[in-house]
Amino acid sequence: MQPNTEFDFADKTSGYWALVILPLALPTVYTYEIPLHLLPIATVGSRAEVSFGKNKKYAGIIKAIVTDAPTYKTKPLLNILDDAPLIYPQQLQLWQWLSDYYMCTEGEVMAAALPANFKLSSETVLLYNTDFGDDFSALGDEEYLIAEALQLKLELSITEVQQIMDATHVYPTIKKLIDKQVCFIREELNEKYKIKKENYVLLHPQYANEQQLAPLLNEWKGAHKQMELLLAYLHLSKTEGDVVQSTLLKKAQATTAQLKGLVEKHILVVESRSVDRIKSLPKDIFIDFELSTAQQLALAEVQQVFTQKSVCLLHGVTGSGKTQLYIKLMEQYFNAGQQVLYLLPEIALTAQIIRRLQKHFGGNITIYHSKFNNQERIELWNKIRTGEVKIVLGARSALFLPFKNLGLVLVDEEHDASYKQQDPAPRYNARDAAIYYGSLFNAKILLGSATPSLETYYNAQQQKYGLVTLSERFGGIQLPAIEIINTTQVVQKGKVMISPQLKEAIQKTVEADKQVILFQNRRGYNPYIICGTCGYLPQCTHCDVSLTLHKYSNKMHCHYCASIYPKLVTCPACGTNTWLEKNFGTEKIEEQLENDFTHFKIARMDVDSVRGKTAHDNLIQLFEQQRLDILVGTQMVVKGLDFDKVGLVGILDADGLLSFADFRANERAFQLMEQVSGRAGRKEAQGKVMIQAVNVKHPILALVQQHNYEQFFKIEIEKRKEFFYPPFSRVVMLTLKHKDKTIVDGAANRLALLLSQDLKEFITGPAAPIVGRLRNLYLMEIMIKLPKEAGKSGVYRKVIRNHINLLHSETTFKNVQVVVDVDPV
Ligand SMILES: Nc1ncnc2c1ncn2[C@@H]1O[C@H](COP(=O)(O)OP(=O)(O)OP(=O)(O)O)[C@@H](O)[C@H]1O
Ligand SMILES: [Zn+2]
Repeated sequence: MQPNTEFDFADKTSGYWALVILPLALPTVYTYEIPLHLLPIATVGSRAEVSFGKNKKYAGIIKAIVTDAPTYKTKPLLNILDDAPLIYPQQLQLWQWLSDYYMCTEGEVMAAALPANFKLSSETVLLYNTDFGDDFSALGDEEYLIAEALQLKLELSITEVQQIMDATHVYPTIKKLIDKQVCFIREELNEKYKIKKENYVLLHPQYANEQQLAPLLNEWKGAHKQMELLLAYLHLSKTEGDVVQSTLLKKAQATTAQLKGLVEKHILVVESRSVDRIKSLPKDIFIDFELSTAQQLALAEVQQVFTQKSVCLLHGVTGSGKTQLYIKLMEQYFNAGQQVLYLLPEIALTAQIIRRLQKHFGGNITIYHSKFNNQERIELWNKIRTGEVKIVLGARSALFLPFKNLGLVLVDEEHDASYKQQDPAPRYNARDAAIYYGSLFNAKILLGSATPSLETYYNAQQQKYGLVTLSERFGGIQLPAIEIINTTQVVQKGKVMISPQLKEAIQKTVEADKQVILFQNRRGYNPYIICGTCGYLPQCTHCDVSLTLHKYSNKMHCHYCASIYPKLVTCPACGTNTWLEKNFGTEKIEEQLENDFTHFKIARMDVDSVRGKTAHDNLIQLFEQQRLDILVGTQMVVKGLDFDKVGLVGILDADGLLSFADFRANERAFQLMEQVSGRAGRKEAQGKVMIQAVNVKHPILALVQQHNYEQFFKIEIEKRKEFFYPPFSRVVMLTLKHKDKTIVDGAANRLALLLSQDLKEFITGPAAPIVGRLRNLYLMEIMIKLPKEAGKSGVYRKVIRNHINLLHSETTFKNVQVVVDVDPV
């Protein structure tokens, strides 16, 4: 399937060929001949400029160099763009693994893995860097030509660059211009996130703790004005959290020179920050706390596990101090000169953790973020590649960084579904990929959670992973007491669900100078029905799963086995017809609270209320500083947040959580409720949680009430086994998409038929998903539950791939998109 025959370089042949990955969804790598003059600089892991197709050019990555002459004529490499490899062999291995396991192409992985500025193609558009200025003296002749044109037109396509230079091989010149920051590559994503920079003032890490400040203040030797400025700073940081330089100078009526004085004395630090980027903090480490006895024990156990196994699960209840344990462990690997990767489910949600870690690791911590601008990403990329950067904190895309000597990977909140990328390919789970990537370095991987995923806990039970348990909260505080409140009556009245009991508890909590978090799941758009008289939830007769009302069919569907039922008129449990469709959201609740509690400060945290990352972090800081009484939110309030003063947590609608319609429904419900409960009573005194439900007898509620993860696991794993779900099988979900409903239905049936030739007993469906049409495309799903036989998964994947290709070879179905999702969450 190799393109091309038009070149003939036979006279200058070097006898070497390069296998090149192109950043496209192509099924294979392509072979190019290495011309003699490029042979000395062609290295595996470097970018090469190649032509592809009629007249397209790409910067591809050299995956391998071979001496076996291909049986067909090949095009030559046009240029080598990098002096040193951009990536290490481990990354090439990771890419290959991801493309095999998640059934996508290496080109798709490459496109996801490389920062935009490393990706050049004929479609690339260059953007002039308006900060560059007018000084072109450092530019070569050709660079000068392009820079001038860019300055005038602000953006140029590669074709335009080719015309200006009157040359076809323009990539090396473009690369130099990017290196010199004359221009960037345009990427849609970055335009949306223009990162504003601001100067922030912070305490020097040596004064991170106020006790260290007292002697300094008592024996103040500097200018009086400086002391005033410092006091103003302390005041501001207490009341506002992050302190912006301009605000501080205004408040203190001080000058930049006075501030500079304090900076020179290493009392304050000024830092130019783009939202959550940490830059010029001193590279000192301050680990100024001791682990409790239980924590010390757990740490020792983890270390013991790591002498025998590379993966360990730390199952620690909420507030047990897992983060503190990570810190100690990170310090150890850092001191041994190894790199540490700290993965978080969503970077935007965890500005708090960043602040916590920054206190201890200062400038040694680096955050990596797919939303950073191009230049920042490249800078970081290179520092990680050379090993200069030792500790990286990031969401899933940080996995693609070119680590040099990775020693430790921490996967915090390992159960979190955000570790799975949904769209586009590669649809990978960063936790699982991290385990593979880590193994290439012989690194240790610590998975942490208060509510581990069933897969992980099962692996620990099977002794594939080590298991360390921390079952008490730090400071000996009891886990919160959980009360379950029957809200049938409230529901009947069709009111926003704040029961009188909860209302009273909110009142009392805030009056006692404590705070309240109220949680409402955001899947409100997904209506479900419940009997308003007896709380009966319609369930599938074949499965232990509640049914979902579909918008299009107006019928009830089971997503477990794909059965379809007519919409119920009469409740089979009590004979009434009082069905309620429930979907009130956080906004309505906020409004209700404002009516009920006119004197309390109330805020809402969900995707609508927090546009952008700063808004979110500001809200968290306001709450941290107790300038808010009540926070109402969606999943966002669940993720690993650590507040000192939360006395009460309310889960407004447990039925909503328990009616998710797939095999992970119970797992997700348990995790969410346990996690959100875990925000209560973390410091000082035991907290209280109120869970409102109509279906108060649901067994999951009792398990949450007892904080009994082990029992939950025992029950749930049995069901998974019975119905052959993960971790006993591996799910591959195929989603077919087409704008014509009949075509997509036809294609789904056809594909299911094809697949059943080889995989009959493993197929469920086809069935329409909850949302049967998305962006004008109709959807159909086929679920395949594959057995986990060693060595067989490659065969299964090939079979699936072949049948999809067969489907596409039929004229009627050739335009039906088939999305393959391995291990969907
Ligand atoms: N050894 C310690 N010394 C001082 N403070 C500690 C210690 N251990 C825990 N804490 C404090 O207790 C609180 C809870 O700890 P942490 O946030 O690490 O818990 P966690 O296990 O990560 O909880 P979650 O799973 O709910 O996120 C934090 O404020 C933390 O600073
Ligand atoms: Zn009923």
